[in-house]
Amino acid sequence: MKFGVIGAGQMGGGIAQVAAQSGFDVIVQDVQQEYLDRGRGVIEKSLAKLHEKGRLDAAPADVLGRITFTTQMQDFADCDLVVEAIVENQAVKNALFEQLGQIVKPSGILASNTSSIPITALASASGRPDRFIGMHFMNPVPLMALVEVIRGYATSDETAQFVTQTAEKMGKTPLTCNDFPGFVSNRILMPMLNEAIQCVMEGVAEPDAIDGIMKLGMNHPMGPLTLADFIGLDTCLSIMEVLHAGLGDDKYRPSPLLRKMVQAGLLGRKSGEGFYRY
Ligand SMILES: CC(=O)CC(=O)SCCNC(=O)CCNC(=O)[C@H](O)C(C)(C)COP(=O)(O)OP(=O)(O)OC[C@H]1O[C@@H](n2cnc3c(N)ncnc32)[C@H](O)[C@@H]1OP(=O)(O)O
Ligand SMILES: NC(=O)C1=CN([C@@H]2O[C@H](COP(=O)(O)OP(=O)(O)OC[C@H]3O[C@@H](n4cnc5c(N)ncnc54)[C@H](OP(=O)(O)O)[C@@H]3O)[C@@H](O)[C@H]2O)C=CC1
Repeated sequence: MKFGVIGAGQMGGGIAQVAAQSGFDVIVQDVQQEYLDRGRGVIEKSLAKLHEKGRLDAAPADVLGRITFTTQMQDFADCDLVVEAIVENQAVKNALFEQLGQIVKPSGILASNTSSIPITALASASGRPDRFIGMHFMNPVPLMALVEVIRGYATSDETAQFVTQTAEKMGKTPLTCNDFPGFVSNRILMPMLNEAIQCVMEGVAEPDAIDGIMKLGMNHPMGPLTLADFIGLDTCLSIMEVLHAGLGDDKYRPSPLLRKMVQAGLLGRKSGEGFYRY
């Protein structure tokens, strides 16, 4: 199978890596060579670590050899499946899918790794709503078991079955839901992270204490502020905005502190500073 990935950021790189580990021929596109080079470096490190820990039998170089890096969208023409993982912004994703729908062969399936943007809207933009679906991997992709499969209004049974089987071939556990704001994962996760940020703003406790309470008290692997930094505060804000607008309830209002930190360029791990410094 020829597997396309758009975006070589933390999610796109992880998806490409796991697809290549599963034996697929993978092609990754990003807007600039610099981002592709950075993405390739992250994949190389991850493969080396998995190999060293005995969690990857294949030689890392063989896996990497199955991935082609490009800046050209036209290279997706003969892909059987293309998964998009660019910035969490509906206008940017719509424009991309309008273009991609004209490039990929008619039988090709298009998927979005979006955290929250309506799959049905992106499907309409692509011009092939029956062959469009949400394929939502979790971060870090090489370590997390879940793929949330989101069916849009017109997603066909064949498309859902193909994507479910592909996720299984990638060693993941696919679980299906319908297209509502934030799906299941982020409708439940993100209000908790937002509430933790609200606790910082109101001075309920210091970040370390908030994270410690949730880690030690609830057995969460990461505290909510560490996790928000890990996901990216810009992505967290975009998700809260989709929940707020899409569900129309003020309980989803993004924390003003979250908004202010994004305005200040504090995006978490990827910018070097969020609730913690990296
Ligand atoms: C926003 C959305 O739309 C959806 C989302 O994705 S929400 C985010 C979902 N993800 C989570 O909630 C993650 C929560 N965190 C965790 O589950 C865990 O902290 C974790 C799985 C990330 C790490 O688990 P851990 O128990 O701390 O460590 P462990 O399982 O022992 O292994 C971690 C090892 O993997 C390595 N590792 C981390 N990322 C890696 C990667 N991408 N590739 C390879 N190795 C990696 C680490 O370097 C570490 O190696 P060392 O032991 O040598 O230091
Ligand atoms: N972070 C997370 O924990 C999770 C994120 N997601 C979703 O995955 C998607 C990507 O997130 P993430 O990987 O964290 O983001 P990153 O910011 O790490 O990566 C996004 C990548 O896409 C590139 N990009 C932006 N616009 C375009 C475009 N028009 N065409 C091609 N490439 C483009 C970016 O380049 P540039 O640097 O120039 O912007 C960047 O390299 C989002 O929809 C997000 O909601 C899903 C699950 C978990």
